[in-house]
Amino acid sequence: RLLFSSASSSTLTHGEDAPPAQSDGVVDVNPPRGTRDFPPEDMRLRTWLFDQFREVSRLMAFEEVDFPVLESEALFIRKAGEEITQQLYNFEDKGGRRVVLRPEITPSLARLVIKQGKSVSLPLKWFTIGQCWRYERMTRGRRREHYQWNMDIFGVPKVRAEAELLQAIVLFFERIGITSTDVGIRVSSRKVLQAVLNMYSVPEHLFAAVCVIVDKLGKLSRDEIERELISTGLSSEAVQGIIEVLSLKSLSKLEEVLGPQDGAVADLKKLFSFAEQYGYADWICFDASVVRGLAYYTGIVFEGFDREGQLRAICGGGRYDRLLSTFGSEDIPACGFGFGDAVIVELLKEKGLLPDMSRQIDDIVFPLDEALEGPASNIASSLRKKGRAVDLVEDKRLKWVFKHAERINASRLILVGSSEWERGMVRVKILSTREEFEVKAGELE
Ligand SMILES: OCc1cccc(Br)n1
Repeated sequence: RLLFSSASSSTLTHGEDAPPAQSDGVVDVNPPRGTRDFPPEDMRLRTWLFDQFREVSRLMAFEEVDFPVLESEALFIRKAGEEITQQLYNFEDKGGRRVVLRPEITPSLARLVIKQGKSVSLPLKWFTIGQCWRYERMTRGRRREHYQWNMDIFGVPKVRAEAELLQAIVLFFERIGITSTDVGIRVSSRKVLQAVLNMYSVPEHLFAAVCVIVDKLGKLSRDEIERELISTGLSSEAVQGIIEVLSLKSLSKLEEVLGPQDGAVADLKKLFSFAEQYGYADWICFDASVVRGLAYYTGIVFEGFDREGQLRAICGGGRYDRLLSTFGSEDIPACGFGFGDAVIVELLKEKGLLPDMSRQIDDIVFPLDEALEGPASNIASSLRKKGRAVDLVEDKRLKWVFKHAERINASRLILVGSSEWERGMVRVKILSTREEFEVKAGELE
């Protein structure tokens, strides 16, 4: 009796022991809208990707941390009009608490730093890989969840932190075969925008909202951006001044506009000189239009992009020196980035850089008849205790076993047959060379 359907709707028989029925008595086996399952092959790719994230975090001497996916809604209530806070996957739990499936991880990191308080010594370098959520009307059919690698440094006020984070990103790209001809990292500072707003005496409280609007440059039309800026209360002179400065792509031009004493200019010059020393200068470029869309950035911001311009931002981050005070705590200078699991896979596919994701097993152990299932268990167990990955197969025809061995790329096939077993032996087949020989069962390595 078929109890499930992967089709979105079909009427099938269902019995008394059926799972809780949906409308037509059938459980939809697809995952909830906007979410993904990870069957083995997809999970192998994800595990490979996360292993690269972890290895770079280790090389950079970051410590792993983790948080609940469920957070208090209060952590994400911000008034700057960000897309991320307008698409909160939020609800009220059975205790009447307002909670969310987190849309990002930085606020959780900040919460833990505050909670740890004096018991942690600065600087802190923490990383995590976690699922993030948004509730977007499926009109655009975009996903509602993704996994994000987050690397954050707390307690380093100077651009050393940004330089370290950029090295982490470049190390990651290089590890997976992406080069600086495939990808670049646009770098700027929100202090550029701050300087322009000061020139036009735009009140400080509009800063975050202006950043969120300006981040849409390239996604919305220039007219749309100007309209949104005007409606925020900016004068048309201020709007023109913003658009003019943010179109700069040369640091020396920026210095001409803002002067050599300007904080943004000094930070960026320092960062670009560090880049030469780290050896990743050809990966980064100054682009004043980079502001990133999160309200809390206060300084250097950056985003990885594919130079062919076909994909959305690959990763992004920046400095957020005043996030902790929005949670009522003393501020600690901080800087971090998020790196999603989706765009990078699209890029790897495009560049033909997806790694081989086929299975690999050391040994298949196969009893040639039922009476030998006991000895086969003993052999599989002792091999596993020696660190061999063993697939114990039974109730199959030998022909199937050979096919299976090929399918899962087994190195050896260990056949437990009665004539050999009577002499305390088993037959070993090396699948790469077709070599075949007998071995004392107790001496199998
Ligand atoms: O990057 C924005 C975002 C946040 C949560 C989930 C997804 Br999918 N995307």
